[in-house]
Amino acid sequence: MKISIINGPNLNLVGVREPEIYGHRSLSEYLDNLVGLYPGVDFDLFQSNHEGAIIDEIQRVGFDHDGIVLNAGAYTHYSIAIADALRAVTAPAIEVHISDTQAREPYRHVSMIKEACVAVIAGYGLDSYRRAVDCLLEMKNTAKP
Ligand SMILES: O=C1C[C@@](O)(C(=O)O)C[C@@H](O)[C@@H]1O
Repeated sequence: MKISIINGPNLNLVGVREPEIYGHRSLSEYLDNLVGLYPGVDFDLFQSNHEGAIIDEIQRVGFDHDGIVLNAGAYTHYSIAIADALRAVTAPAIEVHISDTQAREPYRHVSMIKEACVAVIAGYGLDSYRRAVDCLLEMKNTAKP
């Protein structure tokens, strides 16, 4: 089982950035701990502040991995190109957010990528990532042979 966790712009600053929204724990520290909880899963962790680099990564892993956990950050709200990349590949993707985007500014209520994803998990803090991994594992276990 191979899962790719892809993070978009400014997520490298979680822990420092707006802690009242995103918390005080660094995302890289959280994810390093998360991967240790799933010894049977082969994880790829990727973060970029650049749209094209995120698309390149989706294309790189998207035909080979069993699932993608994607927090596209602000690109979520306007990147048709990332949505198209998700539609182009075969791996199912889960859209993830640390904050509850539906409870924030109206421009964050829009997701260009949600229709290219099998699920959206938002508002559970960093635990949104674990829930997304569990969701992919459950989907894999219940998939028809
Ligand atoms: O950068 C981010 C982080 C975010 O994706 C989240 O994880 O809550 C929500 C986005 O609206 C925002 O631009």
